[in-house]
Amino acid sequence: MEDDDDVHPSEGPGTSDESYDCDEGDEYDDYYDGECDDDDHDEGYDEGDDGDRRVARATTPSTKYGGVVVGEARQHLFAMIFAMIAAAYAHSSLRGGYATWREELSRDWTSLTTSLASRSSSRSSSKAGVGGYARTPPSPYAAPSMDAIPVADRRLVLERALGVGGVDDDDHDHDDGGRRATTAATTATRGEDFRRTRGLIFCATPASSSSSSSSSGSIGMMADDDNDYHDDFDGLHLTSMEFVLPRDPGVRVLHRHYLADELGVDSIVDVDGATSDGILEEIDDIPIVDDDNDDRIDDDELLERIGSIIDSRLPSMISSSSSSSSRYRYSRAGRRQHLCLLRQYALSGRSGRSIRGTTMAYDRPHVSTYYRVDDVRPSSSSSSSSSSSSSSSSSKDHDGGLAVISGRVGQPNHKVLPASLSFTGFAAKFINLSVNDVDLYWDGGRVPSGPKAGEILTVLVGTVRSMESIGTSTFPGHSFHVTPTYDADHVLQRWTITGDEPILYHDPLSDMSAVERIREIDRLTREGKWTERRRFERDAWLVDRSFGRDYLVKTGRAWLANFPQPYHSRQGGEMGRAVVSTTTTASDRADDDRYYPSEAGAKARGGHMWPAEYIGQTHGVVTSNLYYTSLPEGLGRLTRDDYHPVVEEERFMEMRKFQSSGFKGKKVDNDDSTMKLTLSVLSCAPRVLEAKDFLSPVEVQHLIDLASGAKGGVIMKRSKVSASNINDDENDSSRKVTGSKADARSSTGGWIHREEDVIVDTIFRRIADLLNIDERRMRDLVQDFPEVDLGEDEWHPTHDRIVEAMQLLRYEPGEVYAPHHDFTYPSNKNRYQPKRYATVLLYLTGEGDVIENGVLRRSASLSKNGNIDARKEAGLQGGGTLFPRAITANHHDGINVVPQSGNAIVFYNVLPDGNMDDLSQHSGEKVEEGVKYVANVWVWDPIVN
Ligand SMILES: O=C(O)CCC(=O)C(=O)O
Ligand SMILES: [Fe+2]
Repeated sequence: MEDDDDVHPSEGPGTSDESYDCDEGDEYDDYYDGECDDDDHDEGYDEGDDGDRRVARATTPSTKYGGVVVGEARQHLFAMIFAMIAAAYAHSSLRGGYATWREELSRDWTSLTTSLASRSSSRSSSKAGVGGYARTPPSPYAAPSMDAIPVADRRLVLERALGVGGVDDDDHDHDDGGRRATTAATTATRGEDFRRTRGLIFCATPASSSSSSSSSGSIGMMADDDNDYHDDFDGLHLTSMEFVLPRDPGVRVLHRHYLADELGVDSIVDVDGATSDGILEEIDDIPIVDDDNDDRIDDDELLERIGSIIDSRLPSMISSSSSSSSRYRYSRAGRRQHLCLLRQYALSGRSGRSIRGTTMAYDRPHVSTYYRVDDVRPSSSSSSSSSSSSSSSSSKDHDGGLAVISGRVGQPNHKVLPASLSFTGFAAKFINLSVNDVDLYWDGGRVPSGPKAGEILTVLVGTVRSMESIGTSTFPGHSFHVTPTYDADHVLQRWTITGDEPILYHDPLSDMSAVERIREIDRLTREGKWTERRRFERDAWLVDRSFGRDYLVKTGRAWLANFPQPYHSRQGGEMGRAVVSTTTTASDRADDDRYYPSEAGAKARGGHMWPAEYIGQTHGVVTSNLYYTSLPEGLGRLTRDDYHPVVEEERFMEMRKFQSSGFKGKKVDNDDSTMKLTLSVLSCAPRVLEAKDFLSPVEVQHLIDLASGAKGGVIMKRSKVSASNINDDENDSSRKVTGSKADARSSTGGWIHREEDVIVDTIFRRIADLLNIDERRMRDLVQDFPEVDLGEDEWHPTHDRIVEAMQLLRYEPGEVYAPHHDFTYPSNKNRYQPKRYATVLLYLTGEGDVIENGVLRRSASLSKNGNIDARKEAGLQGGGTLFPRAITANHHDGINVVPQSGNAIVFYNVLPDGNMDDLSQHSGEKVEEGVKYVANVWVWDPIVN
């Protein structure tokens, strides 16, 4: 065996000064950064990579492992094997760390090669072909029938139906005298819902300034007075957070964000730079001293002058910077904040260099609050809470922990400490501040054995486009480097990862002095090689970096999202009402009131998030999407017409014949038309909740049949890592992590849309109920809009709807899914910052279960009637879903959810403040024996298109 030192090649340059330790002066200097570049990068900037290019890139490492003359297929196979090993290193959660893993690796070399060979051949026979992506297949056409509605009005109608509208609220000045077209109104409405600058306050509003000072920590002060949604943040542990940005580039970028929001355009780069910049210059020209009386202009006077500049400039800015003046929509609240921002800009020019603002950050509750006093049982009690059961290991994580906790509910007991975790991995984000695209490689160490033993593996993580980012899971000590995309041998920069610096910048000009940088950028600008657009894109990252520093200081967490960004949980603010069903004390659990009808008007518009205040907390859900207890004959795929409300109702009644509110004599409701589901909290940080018996045995078997090919339809392929392979958003290069790291995931998988199968459709509806979101948001919305060109087989999960197709996964013995995050990194240019915010994981096979001739036999039935020889048919062992970073008072290894057939878990990949939750990292642990089937459903927020 190699020793671990070999895993990390020598540390490269630029590892230490790229991240948080840059002072304001640096930021200011960075504003003028650029890079000499003859290519016109702005050409085709929005084109995005096409899939073919990515596929080609993903296979390029094969040349690195050449040397032996082999046929192309075999060469590719070698590449795959090495990439797999390397990626498995990179993402390995394996408890014993490298040493164990490498030991296993060399032991398993032969079987690995064999299994890859067979996979490779089966994959190459599939349509996607070698190197193809397991991207979600295009959706069958299915959406509410809107034929009768004029195309221009459809989106509006739909949004109104879905409750994302609100165009008629009177908080907005409609200065264009009614010229607003319907589509413009809709765009603006969507913009209002998802404006990136929402939640940013630069000046206290009149209403709030009287009640609290700027640093009081009160959420109330966050409200701008055209809404009062902040009440809904109660219980989300969001507290106000001040941030400080350098005057430049901060204000310019924020100014643009405001304008983009006001204009309803998708990105700050759509706001014409020249026109919006002029306003800052005019502000700079406001004299410090009044000409008439030599007095210093006071703030009010300054504000007034800025206001008149805005008033005189804005209409022309807007008409010149958007395609149609009908998009003009400048809200009073927006204008006020814009004014404040500009005022800060003007003041900072006189008195300092920073811009001060306020936003919200999630304050993670103390670990001692994760346990309820009234849950503490005498130690003789083996079951500690309602969520414990003999079949779920979650119980093991609860008991014991409770006993050590004392203190009042909601009052942190700081003597209780979080157990230190054995797992050290985390998410890292690489940001490319160069005007050139770069390729990011992981230096994977030496191959431990096999034909290439001793060779250093270099694994392409992906192409990081100029002014974009890429994310990956990593460990301290891992080494990465970037190269130009056209020359893999030219290392531009190398990093060795430490937990202190998870956000890494590739900035070619970071070594220059401030003066040099300014000169350089001036020169580039003069020569026309550096565009306004690039500058703003770069500045946007610098603003993000500034904010990220403050966020880190305030919260102790890395800022993995992009600032500014809309607070998605604002939509979850609806939860303020939904949460009535949550238990507060143990005795409340007996109270049926905690269940509420899912049809009740409190359906979140999106992004609802169940509280996870303490382990064992429960939330009740009532659903009318009952269990299937038998299957209808001849299930067809649904068509768009099947979603017409009348047809839908008919189908609903028809399906009732095959459904029940319980199974095997176990009724879960007295009412035959609804049934109850209970979500119980397994982990507070990250938020993981479990719903037992979410699926009936008939449904489980049906999904297994789909996954095993018994019913056709689902093509199972070797699984690929991460959403980046699925979400080929042309404008979102950040999602384009290539397939080369896919091999940390050795399961086989396939996709099924809800429209393809009536049972699956019902399961999606039930999932919507479980998440307290509107099922209609999970339908394909976009395909009703012919103006949206989806291309041949494009599939934009966040653009079409907030849910991806269901992903069915099958693991055989030895197969794993190494620790990873389900979230993805949206482009910094994406105004909506869509996120895969929730994961619903359905367990089809459970511990001890056997699949015999394709039929699931649950371990319970095995032991009851001994007619199956459990020794011949090894039941499922291992394969838990491990959250290795779950914070508890007493478990070093996080929380392991043991599969149990029919159960579901829900976990949130983002925090209530919209940042990614790094702690949501999880793995599919190694299957020791038997077969593990699971199904994933990923839910996004917000819907964008
Ligand atoms: O198999 C599991 O338990 C986890 C699967 C998973 O995390 C994923 O597919 O993203
Ligand atoms: Fe996952």
